[in-house]
Amino acid sequence: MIFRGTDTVAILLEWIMARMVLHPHVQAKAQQEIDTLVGSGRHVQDSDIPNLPYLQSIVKEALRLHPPGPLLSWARLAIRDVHVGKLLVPAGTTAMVNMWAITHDPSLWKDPWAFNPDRFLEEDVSVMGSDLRLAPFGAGRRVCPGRAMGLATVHLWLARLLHQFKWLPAHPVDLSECLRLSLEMKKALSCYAVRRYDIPLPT
Ligand code: HEM
Repeated sequence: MIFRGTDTVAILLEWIMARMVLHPHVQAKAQQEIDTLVGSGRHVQDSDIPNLPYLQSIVKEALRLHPPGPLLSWARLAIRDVHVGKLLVPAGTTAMVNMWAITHDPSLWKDPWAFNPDRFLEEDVSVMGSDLRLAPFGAGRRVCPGRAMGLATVHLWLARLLHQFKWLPAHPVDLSECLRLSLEMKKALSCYAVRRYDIPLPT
């Protein structure tokens, strides 16, 4: 439980920050949204997140392009012959759902390789498991039990990182992937953080 809840959150944040330095106009738009709501005199709070729709769209778009758990229902074994639609899955087959392939499928997503958070402002797609085009936490009985906590953590961290700092690449960003237990960046992200506001740390 602890492992599933820490590496996924950290890995997703690293992917998002990679996108922020690769797409400075997206970063600036998110900072403008946060500045308008929060200003420069206090830190972002959890209660601000529902009022930051563009920030939420960035997280959704990162979950679509870089799902930390790309294979769902990891290694389920068919214990008897079963039909899925017209397809026969023979007993003894190990099967899993390739969510990565679904979230990059051009028949489901316009311009699937583009990082475009605006797509989720145009269409509100849930990531919680009710829409199988984008189920980065799985769906059904084995859906991730920590998804609300994971999302809340990522939203708050991202909002605070963007509010406090402007992010610039220290080295060219390499988006190569590496599938371990989660889908990680093959080469660690390295960037500069330039302070935007000097807000005292909360006591
Ligand atoms: C952004 C963060 C997270 C992502 C992307 C994520 C993703 C996933 C995915 C894809 C699965 C597998 C679903 C399946 O096999 O169909 C899963 C399972 C699981 N997750 Fe998460 N997760 C995240 C955060 C968390 C957190 C914060 C916790 C705990 C506090 C957690 C605990 C678990 C556990 C215990 C399972 C196994 C559930 C089972 O097999 O019944 N996850 N998660």
